Amino acid sequence: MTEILASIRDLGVRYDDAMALAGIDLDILLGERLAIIGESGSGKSTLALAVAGLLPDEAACTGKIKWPRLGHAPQPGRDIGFLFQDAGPSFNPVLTIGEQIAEVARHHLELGWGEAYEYTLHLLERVRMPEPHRALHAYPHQFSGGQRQRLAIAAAIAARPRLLIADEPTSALDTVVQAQIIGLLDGLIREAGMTLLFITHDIALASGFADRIAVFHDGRIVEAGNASRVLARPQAGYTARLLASHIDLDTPPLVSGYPA
Ligand SMILES: Nc1ncnc2c1ncn2[C@@H]1O[C@H](COP(=O)(O)OP(=O)(O)OP(=O)(O)O)[C@@H](O)[C@H]1O
Ligand code: NI
Repeated sequence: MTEILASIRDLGVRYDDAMALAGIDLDILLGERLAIIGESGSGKSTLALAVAGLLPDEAACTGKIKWPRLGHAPQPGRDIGFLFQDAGPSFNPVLTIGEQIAEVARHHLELGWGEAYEYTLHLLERVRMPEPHRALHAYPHQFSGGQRQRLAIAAAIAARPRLLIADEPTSALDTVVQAQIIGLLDGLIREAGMTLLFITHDIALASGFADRIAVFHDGRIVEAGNASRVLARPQAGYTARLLASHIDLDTPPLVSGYPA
């Protein structure tokens, strides 16, 4: 039997006067890779924030998210790791990479500084950072976008979270680097047996990487199911049109009449 990590029931999120999510029922299964796909503004990032308990103050949230396996509300950073499109803002520019990642390890794993540095070095090796010793003592601006994303992955998995939420983690990178980062994530998730909630507007990426896909449109789930089934035999007309158009969902329509 498949175990449930999080069960989301009738989740709704409203920002001021705009509804961002409504009537969301979704289970996140332990150990699965669940891709959330949908156009810009469909509510994907809002779902990620709601799951993480990190919605901004102006958001009003209804419904329930239960964590039967944890038995308590997840602690962001410890039970849930995050990865965003742009790793830049998540690092403090005036602290070294080592100081920042070691602090995560120190705080969540209760390590002393020495142990935390050693552990950080090991993490930098695991994310295949070139010259990990040097990286430990370098500052965020000294790295390329792809390298910063590797560092962000190291920071996100430092506390050994059960769930990794990745919100468009590669969409700011060129195709070659994107493939490297996906390959890296793939290996790390396997090794650690982590659960992945993966948000993307790139159907091709989702299809190669996800066990299940949930399709969002206008704050609602249009359909959800096994990735190969959704792609081969979409049940919703909306999904079928998305697949037929087979374009990157972030690309503005070139011609009028693009399926609404
Ligand atoms: N802090 C906020 N305050 C007010 N409205 C917001 C806020 N964050 C998001 N929204 C609105 O909620 C809706 C859903 O936004 P959300 O960021 O979840 O979509 P998304 O699917 O992640 O889009 P994208 O692909 O562009 O990242 C949008 O209409 C957006 O404008
Ligand atoms: Ni988003």
